[in-house]
Amino acid sequence: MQHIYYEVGSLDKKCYEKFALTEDILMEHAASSIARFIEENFEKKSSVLIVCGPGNNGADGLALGRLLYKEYEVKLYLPFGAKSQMAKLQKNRVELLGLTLHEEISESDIVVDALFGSGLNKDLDETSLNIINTLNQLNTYKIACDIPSGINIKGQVNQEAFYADTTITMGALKVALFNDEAKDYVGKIEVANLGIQRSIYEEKTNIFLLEKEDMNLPLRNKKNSHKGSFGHLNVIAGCKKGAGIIAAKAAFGFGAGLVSVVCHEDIDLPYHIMQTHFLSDNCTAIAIGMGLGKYETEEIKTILAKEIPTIIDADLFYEEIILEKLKSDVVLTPHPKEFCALLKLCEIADISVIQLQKDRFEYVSKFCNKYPKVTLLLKGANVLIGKDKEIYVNSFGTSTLSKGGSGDVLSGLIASLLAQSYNSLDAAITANLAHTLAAKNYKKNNYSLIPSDLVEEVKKL
Ligand SMILES: NC(=O)C1=CN([C@@H]2O[C@H](COP(=O)(O)OP(=O)(O)OC[C@H]3O[C@@H](n4cnc5c(N)ncnc54)[C@H](OP(=O)(O)O)[C@@H]3O)[C@@H](O)[C@H]2O)[C@@H](O)CC1
Ligand SMILES: [K+]
Repeated sequence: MQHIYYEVGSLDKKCYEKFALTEDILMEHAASSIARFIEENFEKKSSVLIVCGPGNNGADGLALGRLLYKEYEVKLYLPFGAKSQMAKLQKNRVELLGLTLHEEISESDIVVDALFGSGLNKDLDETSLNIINTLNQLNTYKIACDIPSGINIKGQVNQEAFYADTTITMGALKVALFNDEAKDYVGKIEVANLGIQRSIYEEKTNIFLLEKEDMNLPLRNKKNSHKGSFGHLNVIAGCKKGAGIIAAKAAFGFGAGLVSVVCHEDIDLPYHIMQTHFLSDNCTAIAIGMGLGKYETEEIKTILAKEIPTIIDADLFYEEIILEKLKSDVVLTPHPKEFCALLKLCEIADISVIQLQKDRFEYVSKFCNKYPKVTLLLKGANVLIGKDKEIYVNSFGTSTLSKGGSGDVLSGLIASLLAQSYNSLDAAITANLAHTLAAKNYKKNNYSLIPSDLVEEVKKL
């Protein structure tokens, strides 16, 4: 997994104070990394429009122009002139080279957005907004320097932002790039080394970007085993029984030795899934909440009181009876609307989904600080998995998954791993990676996935 930071100013400061690097050196590396990307991906003589803002993001752009000059057709556009000291220095350098500044935006093979970076500190004025809208309409390859202009350091897009094909971010990964609102704008993300290796530049953090290698599938290594070796999951089915059945099927496909659906009425189940009216004696994990609807409160209380690994989803996030369970090691998988209800129930915040989506990291932190034993998986374009002080980000999410039933598959996958004795955090991480990577591997068009397709893809991982 890779490290993610709320800000990198303190890491830059370390470079100056501890390693005697200067701002100029860091900036030269920032610009060189974009130059290298262009040289590796585009033919010489291609035209490169670089839109430079008044601060150091613009200064990066000016330095890039200097590096590409002569080999590429460089068009520098500085709509606000150069205001920061570094921007003035870089502007002087390009002028000494004989590079002339352009007065307007024109079609080019590549556009580099170096308008605003980490210094975006207010709403975009009309001029900036017009520039960003015009750039977005160009039919060219788009590169954002550090962060697409219009996205603030929290990852919020309050008006509009630059739609990048690639973002080359300076020094280290930032939270701003992984808020859901930023997802459509950042494109592919690359990290530029600023003069020392990333492992030296970076410090300890408690936010991590998950990678495929972090997925620890429940592959069976022991030859001497039997079905009981892989646990017995009980899925509690409520009024919308389909949800529980989807979860049960996914859990079975992900390695649980036995799966039973707990339901009072007789239901049609595949032959390999059992039905029971009450919790099984040898139950090793419980999945509850999906499609539950109105269920007998006392019965839910009894189930939740069991000291058996449990995943809670959906309807239960609206019910006070789960509050006691939050003091224990349990997995919760709310989508944003359910998480807002939960935050209210827990008296942490009374906010709308829109407010939550603007500050997903903050509310996950608040919740996990209050309930450090809980593993919280907040669904979204980038899933956040929080446990105590740590947050893990899964950026493999795709709109292919935006369907009824996808969440039930995820609950089933997590529950399956809980039944197979994974700890809560490992179960949430591996199941969520499996869920998103399976969706990514699905070959048909991105609107057609149904839960059984997803389970089939999980089986092929
Ligand atoms: N630190 C380092 O060592 C390194 C830093 N590096 C680079 O520096 C970047 C950060 O530079 P930065 O701090 O100068 O901020 P930046 O993003 O250029 O914006 C500030 C300017 O924009 C203006 N402005 C802001 N919002 C606005 C708005 N809505 N509408 C209009 N104007 C607005 C703001 O105006 P002011 O607030 O002064 O009125 C100010 O003039 C960082 O992203 C990375 O690319 C790399 O080279 C690596 C080494
Ligand atoms: K930018």
